Amino acid sequence: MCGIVGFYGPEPVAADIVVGLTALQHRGQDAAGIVTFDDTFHLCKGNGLVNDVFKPKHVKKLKGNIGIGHVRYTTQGSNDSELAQPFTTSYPFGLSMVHNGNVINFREVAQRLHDKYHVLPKTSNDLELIMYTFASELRIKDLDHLSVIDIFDAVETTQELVKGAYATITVIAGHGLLAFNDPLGIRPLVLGCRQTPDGPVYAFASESTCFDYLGFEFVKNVGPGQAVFIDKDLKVHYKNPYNVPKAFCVFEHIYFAREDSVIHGRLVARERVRLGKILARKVIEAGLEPDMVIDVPSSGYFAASGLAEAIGVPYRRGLVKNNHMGRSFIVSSQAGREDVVKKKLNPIREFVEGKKVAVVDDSIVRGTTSRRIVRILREAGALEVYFISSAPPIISPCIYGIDMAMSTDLIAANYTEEEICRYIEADRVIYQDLNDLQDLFAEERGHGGCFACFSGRYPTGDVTKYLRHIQEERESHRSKKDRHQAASSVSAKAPAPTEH
Ligand SMILES: O=P(O)(O)OC[C@H]1O[C@H](OP(=O)(O)OP(=O)(O)O)[C@H](O)[C@@H]1O
Ligand SMILES: NC(=O)CC[C@H](N)C(=O)O
Ligand SMILES: [Mg+2]
Repeated sequence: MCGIVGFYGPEPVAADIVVGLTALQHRGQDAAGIVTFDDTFHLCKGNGLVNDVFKPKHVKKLKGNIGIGHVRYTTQGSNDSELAQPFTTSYPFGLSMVHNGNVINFREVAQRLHDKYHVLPKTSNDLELIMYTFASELRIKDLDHLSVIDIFDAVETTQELVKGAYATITVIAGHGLLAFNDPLGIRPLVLGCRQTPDGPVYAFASESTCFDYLGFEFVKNVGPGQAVFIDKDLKVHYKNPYNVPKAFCVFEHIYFAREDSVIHGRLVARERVRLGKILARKVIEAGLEPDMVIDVPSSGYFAASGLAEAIGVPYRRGLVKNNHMGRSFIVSSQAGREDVVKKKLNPIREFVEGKKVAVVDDSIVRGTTSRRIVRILREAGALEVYFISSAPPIISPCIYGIDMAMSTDLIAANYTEEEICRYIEADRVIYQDLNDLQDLFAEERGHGGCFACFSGRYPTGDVTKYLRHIQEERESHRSKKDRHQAASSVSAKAPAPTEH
């Protein structure tokens, strides 16, 4: 799940891009990149966090009043710095693009580019496939008299040809800034505006939290199949398809997005509190009577507070997070994820000792975090540990931009709840009910959700062959160590009957 931003206005944009990307750091920790344009493209990208990649001397060189930025969480291709986004191509006009998501028919798109347009992408990052498809469709227009209709027409053909999830932002050199979303609007993208004495500055961003930092007003969501183009005169043009099906990724609300972002009219923090509150029914039905509710920082907090409120049990912060550690789940190797989890969280013995503790996390994906948490809580003297997930069991791979493409990695795809409970050594595991989750994200605001990782029903139709292609692609980029670990992890997780 990457983070993307794009700015266009009367003043230099590089500093704003850096602030925007910093606010989106939670969406990608592998690499970061910025492209600006004045009379040529200026590019700075590399592996690492925003603070590591962009030093003041780099930002100084990123000249221009238009630009885009990206933080990467790899879901296609390798982690090499060459694959960091943005990518640029010089024809037509000079295009530079960033995207968040994952192209699922990447083999077909690459074949078509080769056969029809004789294009060979430089890397295996799926962004190049979107960019060259768009570029190829644009270059058949009358380039001497390029109109907004031509641009939207090229977008529409790109949306027909490229399947999967993609929220994109593109600089079209000398013409303007373009954003478009995949036909189902799987990934979030918002448009904002800040007034200056010299005129408006427009910005696109994955999440609205960027606008809070930069003093922008929210203008609109870039929804399913939509495109927005800001032209040279800073005039905004919209392409709005009607009656399109929608499938926004619900996992954004559960884990990915920041709590202070508003996505499709819903504040993420509030939805997480609601997720916690509706878990109360299952906790009560299970006959659990915890002495306290604690969260797994960071993303478990709001659900934990909601659950505590609903069952009338005190909430405490029972685990402290080392603020210098990033997110564990989006680290690209299992060894790396385990290392982060180990260094990240520490229990407060005095709070949990002798207590029956309900510990709430947003999700159990591979089981890396939950297993460690239960263990350290017991070592800190907890009497009983109930592990509660505000997401339902994740039983199917995500092919739309979350790096969980292998069902062998997903603990709930391979084991029952009792087996998982034994594996993580908890006294009880409780998952959110899928029906409850679906009710919460029902179409009340005119937006359906993608629940594929919980239900196995993929909104882009029959994906059988794409699932295979994506698994093969991910497998080819795993390190030897990780392949070995993945192969042994399935059998290692097979839990022997244990007593507590
Ligand atoms: O079952 P697992 O494979 O361990 O994955 C799930 C865990 O990973 C995430 O935490 P992460 O550390 O990425 O981020 P956070 O600080 O936002 O909670 C998520 O919040 C869960 O804690
Ligand atoms: N998570 C994402 O959005 C990843 C974008 C793209 N597939 C990449 O790997 O760079
Ligand atoms: Mg977490």
